[in-house]
Amino acid sequence: MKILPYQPDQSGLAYSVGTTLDRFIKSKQRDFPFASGELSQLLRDIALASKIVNRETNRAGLANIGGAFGQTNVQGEEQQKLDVIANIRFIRALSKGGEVCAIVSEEEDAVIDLQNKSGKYVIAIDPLDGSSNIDVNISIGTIFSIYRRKTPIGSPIQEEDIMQPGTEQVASGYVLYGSSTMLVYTTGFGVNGFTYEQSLGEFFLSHPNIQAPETGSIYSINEGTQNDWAPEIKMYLDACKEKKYAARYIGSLVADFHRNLLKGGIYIYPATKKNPNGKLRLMYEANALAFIAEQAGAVASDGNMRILEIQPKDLHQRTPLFIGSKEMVKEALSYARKTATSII
Ligand SMILES: O=P(O)(O)OC[C@H]1O[C@](O)(COP(=O)(O)O)[C@@H](O)[C@@H]1O
Ligand SMILES: [Mg+2]
Ligand SMILES: [Mg+2]
Repeated sequence: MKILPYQPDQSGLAYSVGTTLDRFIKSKQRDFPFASGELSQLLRDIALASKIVNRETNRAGLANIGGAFGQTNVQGEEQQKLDVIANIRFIRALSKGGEVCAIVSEEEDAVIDLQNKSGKYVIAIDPLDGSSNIDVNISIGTIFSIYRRKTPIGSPIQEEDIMQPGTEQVASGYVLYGSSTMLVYTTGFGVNGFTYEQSLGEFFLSHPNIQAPETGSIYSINEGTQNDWAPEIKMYLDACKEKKYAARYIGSLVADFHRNLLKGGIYIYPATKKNPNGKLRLMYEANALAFIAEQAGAVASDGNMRILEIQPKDLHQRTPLFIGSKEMVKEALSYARKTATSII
């Protein structure tokens, strides 16, 4: 009986399809001998739900799932049907997956207790980000933050399990439903991006070890609110225009963040008269992207402090957000200091 060592094919006839998300998660789990696989399973559950939501977004125009749902959420925003569908899909997948004990969702007033006696993780999620862009076929996303519960597994969910600062995240990420669908996440050991190969139903590693450029020439801000901006924001934006930076604003946080993460740039959603604490939510938008940003060498601030160090007080609390390339955010924040000293 002949036994030969495996020789990878050299013919080039069958190109390698690459590393699937599943294999990547497995390979990373091997790096942590004490890892029990629950976080890996949770990431798989998120990937599954995002495949389903991807299918729904792709056919939103056909299947009568575009448009408003006819209800408002706790933020007072009109819910889109796809907001509700994505919320149902992620909550169902996470509940069936068995790794999660509690969920904080943009679309839910209260914490959802999954009454899962073995669930170790708490997840905060923006099921559908960029809702205003759903019906006009512009990139939208999903954003998630994962924490380990603080109280014993199986015991009643406590405030301390939920109200954790971003520094306590064990993983975070986003899904971008754009010209291609991508899943980008970190577990605190770098940032990796996976592209969805629809025909195979698999995410494949396409952006290993993402590093954000230290600086860039793109700024993203809704200039329609500029009459509400503090003087330092105006001064920084004038400086950007002076330097002929490009203005790019999609109006979907995930998409604006993703572009700037890869190309270099800054996204700012400042405090405005309409939103004195900014518009974006700390627990299921800012924290997740801040963890990704920092893991890729970029930064995220509320204008005064690291987003990740903010102690949450309210499930749906908002925060101003300055996020992106290190040098650009540093410069933007320096204007606040300049105006402060000029005012004194
Ligand atoms: O229309 P505005 O005020 O510029 O706000 C746009 C921002 O609001 C959001 O749509 C808020 O997120 P949701 O769509 O999840 O509510 C962000 O994605 C986006 O960056
Ligand atoms: Mg959002
Ligand atoms: Mg949303």
